[in-house]
Amino acid sequence: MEFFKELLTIFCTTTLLFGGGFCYFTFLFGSAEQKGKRAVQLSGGSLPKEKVQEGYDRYSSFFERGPNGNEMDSSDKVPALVDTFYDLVTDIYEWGWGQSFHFSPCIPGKSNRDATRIHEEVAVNLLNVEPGARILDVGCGVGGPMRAIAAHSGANVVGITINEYQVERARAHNKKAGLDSCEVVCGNFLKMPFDDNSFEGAYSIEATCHAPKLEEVYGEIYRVLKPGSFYVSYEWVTTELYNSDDPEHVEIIRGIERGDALPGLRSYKDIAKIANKVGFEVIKESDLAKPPAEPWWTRLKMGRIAYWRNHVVVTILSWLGIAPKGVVDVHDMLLVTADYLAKGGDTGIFTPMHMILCRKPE
Ligand SMILES: C=C(CC[C@@H](C)[C@H]1CC[C@H]2C3=CC[C@H]4[C@H](C)[C@@H](O)CC[C@]4(C)[C@H]3CC[C@]12C)C(C)C
Ligand SMILES: C[S@@+](CC[C@H](N)C(=O)[O-])C[C@H]1O[C@@H](n2cnc3c(N)ncnc32)[C@H](O)[C@@H]1O
Repeated sequence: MEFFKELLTIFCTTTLLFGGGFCYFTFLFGSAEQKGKRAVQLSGGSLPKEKVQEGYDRYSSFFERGPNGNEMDSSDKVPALVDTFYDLVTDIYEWGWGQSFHFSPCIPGKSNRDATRIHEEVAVNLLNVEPGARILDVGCGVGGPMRAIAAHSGANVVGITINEYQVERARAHNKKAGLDSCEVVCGNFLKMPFDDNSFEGAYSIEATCHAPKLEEVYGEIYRVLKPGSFYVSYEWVTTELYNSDDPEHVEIIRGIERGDALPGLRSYKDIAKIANKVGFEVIKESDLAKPPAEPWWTRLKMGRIAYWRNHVVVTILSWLGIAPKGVVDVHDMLLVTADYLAKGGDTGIFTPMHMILCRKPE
C-alpha cells in the first residue's frame, strides 16, 4: 500500500512538473514579444486548419519550378501567392517579432520596440504632413507602423493589404488601441480601390518588394496622390556590393527571395529610375543601413536561441493537434530565411531599408 502511495506521489509530481513546465514554455516564453499572439493561438491565417500543409506545399513548390528555379517570374500569379504566404506567416511573425513586419537599425541603449517605432517615425517625418491629413500605407501588414505613424503625426492613415487575415488582425489591433484615425482596406496595391488625387501623402515599409513590376505599384501610388505630395518607401534591394557572378551571393539572394515571397530582388540602381519613369520627382535616396546606423540584422542573430525554442514549441503544439499541421514546415522555412537575411547583412550585398523620397509634381 505504502509503495503504491509513493508511486502515485511520484507520478503526480512528475505530471505537475512536466505539465507546468510545458505551459510555462508555451504561454510565457512562447508568447509574442509585443504581445500580439501566443504560441497556442498559431493558425494558418484565413486558411482552414487542414489546408495549411497544402498551402505551404503550394508555396514552396513555386520556388522549385520555372526559370532560375523561381516560378514567381510569371507575374500574374504573384499576388495570390503572396496572399497565401501571409496566411502562413502572419501569426508566426506576430508571435516572434511583433506587430511591425520590418527591420530597423539597432539603436544602442534602445529596445527593439523603440528602434522600430523610430524607424517608422522617420518615414512619416519625411512626408511633411499636417495633423488630419489623409495618408496611405501601401502594404500595411497588421498595422504596427500605421498605429505608430498615426499617433506620432496626427494623420489619418488608410492601410491596404492583400491579405484578408491581416485586415482582420489590423482592425482588431486598431480597435484595441482606440485609434479611429486608422482604417484598413483589403486590396491589391497594383490596382488600388482609391480615387485619383485622394491622398496627401503615402509610404510603404518593406512591402513593394512583393510587386513583380515596381512601376505598377509606383504608378498606382502616383495616381492616388494629390499633386505636390510626397511618397517615401523603404525598399528591399541588392547593394553595390552584390556580384551576380559570385555563386555565394546568388545563393544568399535566392534564399531571401524564397523565404520572403519575393518575385526577384531589384538592384538599388533601379529604384529611382522607376520612380522617375512613373512621373515622380526624386527628392532623396539613401541606404538607411549604412554607418553610422548600427546593423539591422543584429536583432535576427540575437534571437537564434529563441527561434530554436520556438521550433520545439511549434513541433509539440503541432504534434498535440493544437497548431495546424504545416506550421512546423513554415517555421523551419523561416529559420532558414533568418540565416540568409543575416548573411545578406553580414556581406553587405542586401539592404531592407533603401529609402527613396519622391514628390508628385504640382
Ligand atoms: C519585409 C518582410 C518581412 C521581414 C521580417 C519582419 C521577417 C523576415 C524573416 C522573419 C522571421 C524569421 C525567423 C522567425 C523565427 C524562426 C521564429 O521563431 C519567430 C519569427 C521569426 C523571427 C520571423 C519574424 C519576421 C521576420 C524577421 C518580407 C516578407 C518582405
Ligand atoms: C513585410 S509586410 C510589411 C507590412 C508593414 N508595412 C509593416 O512594416 O509592418 C508586406 C506587406 O505587403 C502586403 N502586400 C504584398 N503584396 C501586396 C499586394 N499586391 N497588394 C497589397 N498588399 C500587398 C502584404 O500583404 C503585407 O501586408
